[in-house]
Amino acid sequence: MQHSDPDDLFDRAEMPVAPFEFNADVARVFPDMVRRSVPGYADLVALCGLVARRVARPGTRCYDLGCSLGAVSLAMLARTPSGVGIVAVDNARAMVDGLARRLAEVPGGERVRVCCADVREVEVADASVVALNLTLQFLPPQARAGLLARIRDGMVPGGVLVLAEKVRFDDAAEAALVTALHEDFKRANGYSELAIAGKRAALERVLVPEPAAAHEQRLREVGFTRVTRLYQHLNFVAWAAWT
Ligand SMILES: Nc1ncnc2c1ncn2[C@@H]1O[C@H](C[S@+](CC[C@H]([NH3+])C(=O)[O-])CC(=O)[O-])[C@@H](O)[C@H]1O
Ligand SMILES: O=C(O)C(=O)Cc1ccccc1
Repeated sequence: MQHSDPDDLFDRAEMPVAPFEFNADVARVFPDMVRRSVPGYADLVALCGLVARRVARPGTRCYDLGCSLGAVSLAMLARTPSGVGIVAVDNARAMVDGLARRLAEVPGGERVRVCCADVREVEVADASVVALNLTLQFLPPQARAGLLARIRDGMVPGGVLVLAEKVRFDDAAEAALVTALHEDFKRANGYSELAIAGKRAALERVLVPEPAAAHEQRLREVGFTRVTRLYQHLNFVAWAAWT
């Protein structure tokens, strides 16, 4: 577990709350924030490592798009042979700088190329594994198919995209129950009512979830041949999409 300051960013939130952004304050508390906010986060990271171990081949690359502090990149590094390159991309400078510092301390860390860039502008090539672990949800919905198509075009035959997203439920009763359970998860992890409400307001229109079925349809429409739902914990779902 990477070092983290405790996440108290919304403990004293005053309405109206500013739109959420991945700034230096978020980077400073991110490991604590994501562990306490995303049910199954550690499983999602481990899953990306397991897929990389099974699918990545020397001479190909693994991509961690929207890498944050690089938990998925580190999992891929630990599970792949030296001939596999890893490309970690994030447009938050504080996240990228934090990952670069971490990699300097990790044996083999030089296998990871860290790029501060928008994932929509990064070339994907010779990719056997691509991870979009809780990243696509922060792109405008209208930009998502184009990114997925470019990823698909940059992947080798037999490659796998691991997509993990917070999903929306169109059935009102289902949405109410799962949202309540997610907030119970946050309460159980020590967040106050004020912090839960403040984070919810900050994420409004910044994190835009879609129904699971919409993700599955889009993955097929951009050309992935098989789409398998690998994991779900409350309103967080992960798929493997094959080229
Ligand atoms: N257009 C963009 N271009 C590049 N980066 C972006 C963009 N939009 C958002 N980001 C970056 O995507 C990441 C989303 S967090 C991913 C967790 C990570 N995958 C993990 O496995 O720990 C999800 C979460 O915190 O819930 C942030 O670091 C943003 O800066
Ligand atoms: O979906 C939520 O309610 C979250 O809190 C997810 C999250 C986790 C870390 C940074 C931004 C959003």
